[in-house]
Amino acid sequence: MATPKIDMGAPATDGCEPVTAESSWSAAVGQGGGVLRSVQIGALELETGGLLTSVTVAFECWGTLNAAGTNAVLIQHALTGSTHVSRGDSEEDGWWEGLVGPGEVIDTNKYFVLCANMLGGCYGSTGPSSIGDDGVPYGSRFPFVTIRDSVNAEAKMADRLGITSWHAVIGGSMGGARALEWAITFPERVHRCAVVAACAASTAEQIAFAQAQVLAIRQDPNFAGGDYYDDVAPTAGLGLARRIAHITYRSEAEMGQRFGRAAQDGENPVSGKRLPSKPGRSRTERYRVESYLDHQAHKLVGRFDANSYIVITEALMSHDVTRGRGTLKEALYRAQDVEFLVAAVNSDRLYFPAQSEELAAALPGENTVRRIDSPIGHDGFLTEVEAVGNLLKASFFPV
Ligand SMILES: CC(=O)SCCNC(=O)CCNC(=O)[C@H](O)C(C)(C)COP(=O)(O)OP(=O)(O)OC[C@H]1O[C@@H](n2cnc3c(N)ncnc32)[C@H](O)[C@@H]1OP(=O)(O)O
Ligand SMILES: N[C@@H](CCO)C(=O)O
Repeated sequence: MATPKIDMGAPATDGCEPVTAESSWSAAVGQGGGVLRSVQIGALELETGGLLTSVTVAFECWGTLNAAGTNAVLIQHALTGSTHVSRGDSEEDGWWEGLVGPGEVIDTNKYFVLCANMLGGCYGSTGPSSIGDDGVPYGSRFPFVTIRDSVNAEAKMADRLGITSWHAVIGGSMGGARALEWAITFPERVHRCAVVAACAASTAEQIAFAQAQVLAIRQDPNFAGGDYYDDVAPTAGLGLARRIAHITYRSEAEMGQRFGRAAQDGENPVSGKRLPSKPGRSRTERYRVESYLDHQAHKLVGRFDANSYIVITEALMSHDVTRGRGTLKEALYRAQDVEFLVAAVNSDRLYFPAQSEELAAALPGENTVRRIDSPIGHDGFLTEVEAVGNLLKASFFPV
């Protein structure tokens, strides 16, 4: 079998436009955005005691940073998201297209917007596929990182870019976990924080779903302990991980209505024949929902690195803003001067609205959970861009 081509976006050290202390990068950014840039932040000590000796943080940005460095907005991507929030000058739509730009809810005539790739990711920041000090990819040697480690790396990035504080830090799902961690770790640098479809600590069920995904990859014979970069990538394991995850991202009602028990066009899943599956497909004769999940798996395998998937998933499993900080109320009290927006998707069965209620109740001050109506489940925070925009406009970006 040929080695599948994995398009992981621009690698950390090649293809990103490097930002150095000397470059007048903010002036050069202008309005457009859509260009992957990177900063070197040096060594990073990790929460659990490890050390990354040389770390790159990749980001995209839109708008212009003001002289005081105070008009900046940080948008945090979800588990398999990239830095590409908005099309900007590029040709490819972003994952929150329409939210950021001149005259949009987050108006880049006023605000400077930035999205950084998570530490351990595969969209430009240092991750398992990056080349280590010895000239070979980290692979199995990439250390365990936490959400807090990524936030610390992002703070060093902000220092390097001259961003003293954020007008707002905004994120959905894992991006919401990162946004909340920012507000609690650096409350003096965050004025407003939006936590969408996320909670204060990963729950037992979220950890359980994550374990199945991680094991799917680790048990792929091509995983080779994580050192597969010179060989065949563990695409079957990554594809299975995505299938498991994707089911949790959608609602039972949506799947029932959309696919029901229908057969995929031209296929007959109850023919009784046991035909061998084709590469990238669960089997040859499928229900429509199987074909849909095969497609979602195929798409992720084409754009994501399996080791990064494990590293980021394990970071999300570790998410707990109370670690080392007392009770939930005590931990959140650190962010008493931060203005919060907590929002949940009404049909979310991965990050239940009740968990957002729990977070809102524990935050200092009065906080009401805002509802995003969507029949599809967790992914509603990505598909209901207008609803997310309306909430942000009302709370953080009045015209
Ligand atoms: C390249 C990057 O940088 S991506 C990074 C940014 N992305 C993210 O952050 C999130 C990752 N993306 C996602 O999670 C999802 O794609 C979402 C949530 C954004 C999309 O949700 P939706 O718009 O509801 O898409 P939906 O789940 O309906 O999937 C549509 C796809 O399924 C396909 N599909 C639908 N039914 C079937 C079927 N029976 N068999 C096969 N494929 C099917 C459609 O053809 C479509 O394919 P396409 O995406 O290749 O065009
Ligand atoms: N579809 C999203 C869901 C995770 O929140 C992603 O792939 O990042």
